Amino acid sequence: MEIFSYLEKYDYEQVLFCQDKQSGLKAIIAIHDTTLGPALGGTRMWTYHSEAEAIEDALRLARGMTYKNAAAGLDLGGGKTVIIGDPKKDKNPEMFRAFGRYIQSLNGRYITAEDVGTNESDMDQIALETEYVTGLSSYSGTAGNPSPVTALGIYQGMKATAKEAFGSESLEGKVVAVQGIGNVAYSLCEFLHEEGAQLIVTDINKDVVKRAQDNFNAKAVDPDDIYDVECDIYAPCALGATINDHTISRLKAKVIAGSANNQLQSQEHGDILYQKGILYAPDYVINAGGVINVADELIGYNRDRALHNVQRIYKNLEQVFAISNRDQVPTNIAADRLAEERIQAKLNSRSQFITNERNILDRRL
Ligand SMILES: NC(=O)C1=CN([C@@H]2O[C@H](COP(=O)(O)OP(=O)(O)OC[C@H]3O[C@@H](n4cnc5c(N)ncnc54)[C@H](O)[C@@H]3O)[C@@H](O)[C@H]2O)C=CC1
Ligand SMILES: O=C(O)CCC(=O)C(=O)O
Repeated sequence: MEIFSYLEKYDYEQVLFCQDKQSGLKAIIAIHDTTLGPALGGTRMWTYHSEAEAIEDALRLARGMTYKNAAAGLDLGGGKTVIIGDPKKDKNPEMFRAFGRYIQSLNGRYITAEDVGTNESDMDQIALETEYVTGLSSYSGTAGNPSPVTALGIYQGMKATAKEAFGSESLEGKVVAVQGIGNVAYSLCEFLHEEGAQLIVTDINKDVVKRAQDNFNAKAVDPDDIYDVECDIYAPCALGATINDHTISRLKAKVIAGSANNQLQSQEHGDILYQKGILYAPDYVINAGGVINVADELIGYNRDRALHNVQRIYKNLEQVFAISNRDQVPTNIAADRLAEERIQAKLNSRSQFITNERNILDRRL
C-alpha cells in the first residue's frame, strides 16, 4: 500500500506506529479528522494476516469514526487503533499501559475506548497512564461496557428503518436474521425477543448460538447460510464487509440494520442495495450508541443522559432517509452528506479570526 497517497486520498491527518518489545505491543493509531474535536474511537485487537491488513483496517475504521461522530452530533473527530495480536493469548496489562503512554504523548488529539478484542479492564490499565480513555469499568461511575447501549441504539434504529420500509416501526412478528451473537447482538436479541420478533441466528462460536436458541427460541443456521434465509431484516453484527459481490444477490431481506462497522465492502454495494429496493441503515449512524455512551464520560458520566441521547439514533436515521428521498441517493451517500455538512459548517466558521488561538499577535513584544 502506498501510505501517503492513501492518506491524501481520504485526507487523513496522522498515523502513529507504537512498538514496545517488553510487552509485545504493536499498535497503529490512525487519526482521520479533528475538525469537530479530538478524535474518539475504540481500540481493536485482532490477529491480522499482515501488517498491510492491519494498517488498512485502522485507516478505514478511523475514517468511519469521523463520520459516525459527526452524524451522531458529537463534537468529536475520528480516530481508531488496532493492536496486532490474539486477544485470547497475547494480552497483558503492561501492553495496555505502554499503549496508554503512547496515547498520552498525543496530548488529547486521540481518545480511546473498547472495540472488538478489548474490554473495560484493558481501558482501566490504559487509564493508569493517560486521562484520554473512556469506557472504564462502571465501578468508578463511568460508562462501563458499551455493548448493551450500542444494542439499544441498534434496536431504536431498526425500528426507524422498519417504519420507513414497512410503514410501521413494530418488529412484532418480523423475522430478523442476526449474524454474530456477540456482546452487542445478544443484548439486541433480548430487545427483539421481548417485542415478539422471530430470530434466526448464526455464529462461529457454537456456545453463543446455543444460548440464543435456549433463551430466545431462535432458529440456528450455519455461518454461510445466513445470507440465504427468508427474513425481513438482516442484522450484520459480526465483522465488516459482509455486504459484498458474493452475498448481495443472496439476501432476501427488505431491511439491513446491524451493529458491524464497515458493513459495505465498497460504496458501490450501497448503490446496488438501493437499486434492489433494500433499505440499508448506514452502519455508522445506527451503531453510534456505544460512542455516544462513552463520550458522555468526557463531561462527567450520567447514565440517564447517555441513554436519552442514544435514542436520538431514531431521529438521525429519519434524517438520513429524508436526505436519501430528497436527493434520490442511496442511504450510505445520504449519511455521508449529513456528516459532511456538519464538518463543513465547522470549517466555514473557522474562517473567522479567533484571538484565543496561536496567531501573529502572540509574537508581539
Ligand atoms: N461493542 C460495541 O459497543 C460496538 C460494536 N460495534 C461493532 O459491532 C460488531 C460486534 O461487536 P461486539 O458484539 O462488541 O463484538 P463481539 O466480538 O462480542 O461479537 C462478534 C461475534 O461475531 C462472531 N463472528 C465472527 N466472525 C463470524 C462469522 N464469520 N460468522 C458469524 N459470526 C461471526 C464472533 O464469534 C462473536 O460472537 C463489531 O463489528 C464491532 O466493531 C460497533 C459499535 C460499537
Ligand atoms: O463504542 C465504543 O466503545 C467506542 C466507539 C467505537 O470505537 C465505535 O463506535 O466503533
